[in-house]
Amino acid sequence: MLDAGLNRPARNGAEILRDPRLNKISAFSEDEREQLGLLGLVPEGIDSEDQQIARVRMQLSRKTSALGKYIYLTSLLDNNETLFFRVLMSDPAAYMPIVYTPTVGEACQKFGHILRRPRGLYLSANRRGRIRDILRNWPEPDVRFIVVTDGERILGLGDLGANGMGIPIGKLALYTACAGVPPQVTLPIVLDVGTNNQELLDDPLYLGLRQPRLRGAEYDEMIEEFVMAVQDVFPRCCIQFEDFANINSIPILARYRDRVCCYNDDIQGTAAVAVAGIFGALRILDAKMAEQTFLFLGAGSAGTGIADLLVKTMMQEGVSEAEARQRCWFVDSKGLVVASRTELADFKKPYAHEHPPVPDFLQAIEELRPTAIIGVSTIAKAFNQDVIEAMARINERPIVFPYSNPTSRSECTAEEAYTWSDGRAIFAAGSPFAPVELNGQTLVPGQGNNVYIFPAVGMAVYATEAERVTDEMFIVAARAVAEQVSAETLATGLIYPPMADILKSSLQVAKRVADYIFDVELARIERPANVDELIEASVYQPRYRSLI
Ligand SMILES: O=C([O-])CC(=O)C(=O)O
Ligand SMILES: [Mg+2]
Repeated sequence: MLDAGLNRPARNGAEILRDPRLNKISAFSEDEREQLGLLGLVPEGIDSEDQQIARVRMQLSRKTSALGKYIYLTSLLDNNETLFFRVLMSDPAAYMPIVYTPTVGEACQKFGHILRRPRGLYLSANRRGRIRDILRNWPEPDVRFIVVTDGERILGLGDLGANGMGIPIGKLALYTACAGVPPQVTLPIVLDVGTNNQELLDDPLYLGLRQPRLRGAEYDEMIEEFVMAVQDVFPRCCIQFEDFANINSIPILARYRDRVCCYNDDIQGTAAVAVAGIFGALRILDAKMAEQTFLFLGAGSAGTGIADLLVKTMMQEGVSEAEARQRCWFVDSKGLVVASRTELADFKKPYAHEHPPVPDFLQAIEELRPTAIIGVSTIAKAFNQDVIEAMARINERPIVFPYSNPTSRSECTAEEAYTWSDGRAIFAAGSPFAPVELNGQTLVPGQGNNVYIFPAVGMAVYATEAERVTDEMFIVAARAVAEQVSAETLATGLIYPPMADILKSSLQVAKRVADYIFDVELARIERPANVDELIEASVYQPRYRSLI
């Protein structure tokens, strides 16, 4: 006998209770109780799903700290996956800040302390040469999405070593909650290559390898072994690289993007959400992309990834590449990125324009008069009062995007941006901020977070079995996100779809991206008569199924 629909040997009642994919806690029917050997193992009362959600909400409301709520919801995921996703999908705007940014950042910092039950796969440098075999330890046979990190740049919090596992877990929960990718096809992975974070190395509860980070050829060989092992063991799998440091994220993406199905969410996902935000802002301004001047604070892979996608978008609108690049400027720790600087990394060079040196961000604003500032620096409060006031003096409606995560690393808060600009800033941040009341008006800040992009692109890649993930798919996604924003929403200052509607808007985006994947013949399945129906039919429903 097989478990209903799951293609696994049937289990007895006690085993079912311990399997998060089958467990219904108090919602097993009378017949299931009788036939599966559950009698007596659960209380007499039979809950409806709504009653179970009410109980979860009540228990959650008793937790006073964000981390306590994170631990509670993670335990629920480990105990009853269906109920976890029902809860999450019932009110994404309320629960995402707990399972994702910003709380997931704190959870990663304390991951070794709060561990209950391990989740995902830990591939350590000690196990090199055996990665294929370890992937085979994963119980699900058809993994279609891996989110992998080596923990070196977790959000804006830096090197958290193996504690970075919280990020792949959180991202994959959102693939399911925000775009309906079935949880059984997802696999979170941490490549534990050591850590250079002394605090973790000194922490007796840290669970990763206690050695400095693997570098150079040994590191590259481990990445190669991992990527190739995934091709062997899970041939239809897409790999999402997440929260690697710049020194590795850029070369890894360059090495693999044309060889296997993969992408880097911090580079390409963040870029697409920024482009979507700019499209939204341009609707408010009634202006063109190529008329803007973008000034970035921070010149890492997220920043140049955004600029690269802005350039491609402007080129689609008929602007030359050279002109488009000239619209994007960067300030890093050494001041304005200009042609005369000799120490620049290759990926910054396309944006090193002819200009005298400028030592800091504020002076760069005065000299370049940007229409938009985009923060990818992880420096909290870098968009200070002088910066915002200068932007508000230069522009009627300045675009202000502090994109660094989590909230503790945001370049400014929503309240600061609105207050210092008299409510004129068009604002979006990487982490969530509450609406702000100013001069009798309610201003609604957007969350310019790649969560608007990666679940939707993921759903499209999953449903079409795409062979590759391209930049053009991200531009299609960005345009589709921007189109989801209604005129009434824009009027409140919000340039992204409301978070409460994320499932609906992600599915629209997924449909558009899937269409594009078929158009460019990157799908590994036949184009169906109706692509929208293909997406709808692929969506995971967090509902209990009969187990008998
Ligand atoms: O996880 C997030 O909130 C967005 C992201 O990828 C990052 O900041 O690294
Ligand atoms: Mg990230």
